[in-house]
Amino acid sequence: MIPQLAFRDLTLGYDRHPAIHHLDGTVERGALLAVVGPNGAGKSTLFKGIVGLLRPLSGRVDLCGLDRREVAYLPQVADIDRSFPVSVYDLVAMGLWRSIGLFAGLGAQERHRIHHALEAVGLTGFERRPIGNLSGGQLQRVLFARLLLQDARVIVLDEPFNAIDAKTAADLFALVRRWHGEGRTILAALHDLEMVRTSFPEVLLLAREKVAWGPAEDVLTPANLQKARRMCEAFDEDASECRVAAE
Ligand SMILES: Nc1ncnc2c1ncn2[C@@H]1O[C@H](COP(=O)(O)OP(=O)(O)OP(=O)(O)O)[C@@H](O)[C@H]1O
Repeated sequence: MIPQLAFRDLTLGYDRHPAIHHLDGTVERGALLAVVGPNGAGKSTLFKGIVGLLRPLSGRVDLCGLDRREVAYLPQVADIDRSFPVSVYDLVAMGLWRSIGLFAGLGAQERHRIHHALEAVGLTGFERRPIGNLSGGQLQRVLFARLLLQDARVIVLDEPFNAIDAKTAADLFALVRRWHGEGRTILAALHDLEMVRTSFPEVLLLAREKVAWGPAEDVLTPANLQKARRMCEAFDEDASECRVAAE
C-alpha cells in the first residue's frame, strides 16, 4: 500500500470559520474513494483544499511528493460559469495546458487527442457549440473529456453524477472505472448511497469532521448516517473561529 494523499490534522474553512475540523487520514494510491455526507458536511470544501483552491486554516494536505498539477478537479457543474464565451473544443483543449503550456498552439497530435476525448464522451460534432447552450449532461460530458486529456494521477470529482440523466451517468461512470483500472487515485463526492454501496470499495463519511472512513459496508450503517445528520444539524453556522485557526 503506497500513500497518495494524506490529511494531517486538516482544518479548512472560510473567513477563519472552519467547515472541516481536524481531519486525519490517508488515501492509498489507486483508491476509489467516495466522500459522502449531508448537505454542508464539507465535501466540496475538502476537495477545494486538496486542489489548492482553499488554504488550510491549520494542518495540511500532503500530496506525498506529487506535483499539484497531477491532480485533476471536476468542480460542481453549478460552479461553472456557463455565460463564459468558450466553445466545447476550447474548453476540452484546456485539459492539455499541463502538457503543452498555456500559450502553445495545438499541433496535429493534440488535435487528435481532443478529437478522441470528445469521441470517448459521445460528443463528436459538438466542437463549435458554445458551452452556454449545452444541457447539464452534455456539459458534464465536456468536463469529463477535459479530464481525459489532463491524464492526472489523482482525480477529484465533486458530485459528478448530479442532475444528469441515467445514460450519461452510466457512460461517465464507465470512464471512472477505466481510470481506476489504470491505477489512478479517485475521490468522488456523491449523494447516491446506493451507487456508493455497489461501486465504491472505500467511503469517507463527513459531517464537518470525520464520522467514519473504511469499507462501504462498515461506514454506511444506519447509526453512522444518523450520527452524521445529527452532527450537521447541530452545527452552528455562526460559531466562533476555530481555536487552532486563531492561534
Ligand atoms: N465560499 C464560501 N464562503 C463561506 N462559507 C462557505 C463557502 N462555501 C461553503 N461554505 C460553507 O461551508 C460549509 C461546507 O460546505 P460544502 O459546500 O463544503 O459542503 P458539501 O458537503 O459539499 O455540501 P453539498 O452536499 O450541499 O454540496 C457549509 O456550511 C457552507 O455554507
